[in-house]
Amino acid sequence: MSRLFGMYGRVCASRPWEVIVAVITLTACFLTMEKSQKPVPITTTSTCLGCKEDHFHAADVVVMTIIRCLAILYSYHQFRNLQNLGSKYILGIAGLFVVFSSFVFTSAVLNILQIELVDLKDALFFFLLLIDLSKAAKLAQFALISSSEDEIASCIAKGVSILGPTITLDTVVETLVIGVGTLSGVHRLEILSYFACLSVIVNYIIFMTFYPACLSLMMELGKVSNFYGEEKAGVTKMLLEETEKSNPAVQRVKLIMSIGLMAVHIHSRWSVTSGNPQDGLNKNQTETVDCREDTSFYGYLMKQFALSADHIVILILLITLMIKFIFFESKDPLREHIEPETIRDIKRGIQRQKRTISSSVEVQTDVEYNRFIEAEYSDEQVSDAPRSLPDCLKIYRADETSELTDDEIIMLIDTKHIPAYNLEKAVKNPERGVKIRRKILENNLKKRESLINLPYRNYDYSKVLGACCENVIGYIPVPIGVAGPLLVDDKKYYIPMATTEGCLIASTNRGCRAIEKSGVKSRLISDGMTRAPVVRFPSIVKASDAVTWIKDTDNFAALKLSFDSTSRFAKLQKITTHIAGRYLFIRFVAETGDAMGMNMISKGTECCLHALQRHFPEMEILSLSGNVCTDKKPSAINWLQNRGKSVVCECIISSEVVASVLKTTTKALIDLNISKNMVGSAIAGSIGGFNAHAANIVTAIFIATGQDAAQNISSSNCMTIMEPWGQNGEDLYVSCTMPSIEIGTIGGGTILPAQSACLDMLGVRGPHEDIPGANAKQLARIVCASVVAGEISLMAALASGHLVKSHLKYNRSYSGKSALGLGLSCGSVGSCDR
Ligand SMILES: CC(C)(COP(=O)([O-])OP(=O)([O-])OC[C@H]1O[C@@H](n2cnc3c(N)ncnc32)[C@H](O)[C@@H]1OP(=O)([O-])[O-])[C@@H](O)C(=O)NCCC(=O)NCCSC(=O)C[C@@](C)(O)CC(=O)[O-]
Ligand SMILES: NC(=O)C1=CN([C@@H]2O[C@H](COP(=O)(O)OP(=O)(O)OC[C@H]3O[C@@H](n4cnc5c(N)ncnc54)[C@H](OP(=O)(O)O)[C@@H]3O)[C@@H](O)[C@H]2O)C=CC1
Repeated sequence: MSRLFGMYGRVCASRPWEVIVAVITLTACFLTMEKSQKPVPITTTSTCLGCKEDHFHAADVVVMTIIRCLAILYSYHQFRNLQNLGSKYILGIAGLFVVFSSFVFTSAVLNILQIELVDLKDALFFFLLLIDLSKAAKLAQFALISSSEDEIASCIAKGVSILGPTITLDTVVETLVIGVGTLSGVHRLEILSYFACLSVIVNYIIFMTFYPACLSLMMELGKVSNFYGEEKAGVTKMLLEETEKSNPAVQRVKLIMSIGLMAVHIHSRWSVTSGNPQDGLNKNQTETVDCREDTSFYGYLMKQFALSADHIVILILLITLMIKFIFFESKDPLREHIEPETIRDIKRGIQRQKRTISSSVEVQTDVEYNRFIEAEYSDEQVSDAPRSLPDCLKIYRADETSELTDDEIIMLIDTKHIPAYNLEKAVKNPERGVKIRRKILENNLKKRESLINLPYRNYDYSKVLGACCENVIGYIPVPIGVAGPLLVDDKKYYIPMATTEGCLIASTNRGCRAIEKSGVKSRLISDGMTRAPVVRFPSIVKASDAVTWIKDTDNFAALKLSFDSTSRFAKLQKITTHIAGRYLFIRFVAETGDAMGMNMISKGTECCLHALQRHFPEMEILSLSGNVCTDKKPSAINWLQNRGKSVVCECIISSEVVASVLKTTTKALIDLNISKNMVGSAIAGSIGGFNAHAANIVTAIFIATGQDAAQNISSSNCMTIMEPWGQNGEDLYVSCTMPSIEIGTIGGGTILPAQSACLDMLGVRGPHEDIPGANAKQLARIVCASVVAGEISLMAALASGHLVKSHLKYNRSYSGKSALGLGLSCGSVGSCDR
């Protein structure tokens, strides 16, 4: 049912002009229709036979007074609800719509029926009772949720699909219930009930046709995003979805009620019709009443009294409600009525929507948006003065930090009762902790608004704390792209790369394309993380004794036993020793399963050092890391003796592909590789840098997959070799040798959701199910193969002289257009265009 309404809503919203024109044309036709006979006036009074003046009936007055009071109360309630939904636009749209539809369209229908509404005085109160402003407002809110023109129809369709079934059932029930009024026997009530039924049905038709179309048009004409900011659509979206899901029990009751009422109607109408076929609306309209007994003095008094009481009651009610609405209603009922949890959810919704709308060109700047979010939806509690320090401490110690305001928490931090870096734990809400830390930081910054563009919401800090970061103030969104498919050992991979260097992914992608047919072959040569503590002995004799002791097979076995006991996966492979005077550097090498392994190996090494110290009590442990490891620093040892995964990859590219995809020749590439990657790097005294840009690819994949980014230093060690291939030597053979890729698929940043999603893309997330270490090894091979792709493409760009042109296009688009337009040619006197 809901889907049906949804489809219908989409049709109305996506063809607004057609629907509006059709409805207006029909209405105009109805209004101007030639009347075949003189219209019969509906009057809310009836003609008195005896006195020739408006007939007065006490029962009518009482009933009508009650209806008027109810109508006023109901309208009051409606306005309060609208205030809760909260916006002048919504109120305006809904109000206009209701007035328009209720009066204009109902009048049009009355015109077709050739009925003239002479006295709308009482009908007005019925209108008030029939109007449901909130439904119109809610549909408007759905429309306002749309962040781009494309979304308008979908949002309205969603609104119609949610509201449609409820409104349809409500209309049926309303018509039937009001229809009971036509059987009441109270003359004025009967006439108005007929009128009201008609109005309800007309309202329904307009709500389902004209209104969605109008909304759609308004949104399109009014530029979606402008509405968005003002309407806080995110808030309403969440509310709507929560509140509009129809309660099945209520729906069932309504259905049963409708059937019952239908039975009542059929029964009474059948009996009325069979009794007197003249009865009906027209009969009621022309009914005359003999009221001669009312001409008595008592009757006259009653009439005067009842009329004035009628007015007095309504007046008092109106004044009371106005005073209450203006002076005593809460100014921020939205907050009052929604649980803090819901507000938080709503805010998350806003952030999600913000991400969606940030793609829209029309949307306000990020700074403006963030200001809006900060100002409107900050978790700031009431701006009451903070409680006293002892009171706050009492609450804090009672473990009820959620009761404390941000300012009170800051007071506890300032007075050293809470360490600032422990905020998340103290408030037991990581996001709130981060938010408070930002506040403290902002107070200490020269430019307080510096943090506005640094996001912090909607991040799973539970995975960060105690694992990836301290003193957290948010997160940095880094764009991530994909290169590929890359064929590695006959399997296709799509490579996630997080980078801000335009052109890098385009280049790697071109490399992947160049090796698409032949693919890359990869082999893992060795796997072993290293840690090398520095220890000191009293003399070189003692130091060399230690070297001899460690080299002994049995002693190594004993050390390995200690080391291996510290982890299920870290397994000591070998120990190399490096002596320097009385200093000894002991390099532990261990496999660490699927983890990069620095924590694991450090733990095992520490255990071994303690075992060693038992044999050499004079040994002084200077540091667990003596830089011979070598971690996160350029060094020859990793290049020569490997660290982490040592991988080698090769591929062959045909001369045709070199020409068509890489726009160069094999000869030019080989020539460049020798001059640049070999000779050039040798002249520079490079260690492990015999490549064009391995670090680019390594770092982008490292960031995407949650590796320790600082380990790009050794991990990017690479020698790229290019050779001629094939019979004529016109095809290209390329290999990359990377001896120290420090990488893992478990531990560190790999556990964060976005990063593990990237690992998932490559099919290597987490620990390998059967062979510990297999995932990390595979990831290392993928990295090396991606480096091959990157190397080929950049070398080709350099060989063909395309580097600057391509970077201005992809890396500097803001000025690239003009630069490219000028062709980057050198001026006639030798100067280059800017
Ligand atoms: C962890 C600490 C700081 C503890 O240090 P601690 O002295 O035990 O901590 P404390 O509780 O006594 O607090 C002292 C101060 O530390 C700060 N502090 C204390 N805890 C926190 C926290 N949670 N968040 C933020 N700040 C903290 C804070 O400023 C605090 O002062 P307070 O504000 O309380 O007056 C210390 O043991 C330490 O610095 N460890 C070294 C860890 C490190 O540097 N890791 C880097 C990675 S290792 C690596 O990647 C490279 C490597 C090692 O392989 C390179 C190589 O080969 O050498
Ligand atoms: N301490 C240091 O000196 C340095 C630390 N780092 C940081 O260390 C972190 C990485 O350390 P790392 O040791 O890799 O990771 P972890 O510290 O997260 O250790 C890996 C954990 O995963 C468990 N595990 C489960 N399944 C497997 C599996 N299949 N293979 C391997 N381990 C498995 C290990 O079990 P078990 O407990 O049985 O071993 C271990 O507890 C990063 O955050 C990095 O930045 C970086 C450089 C230096």
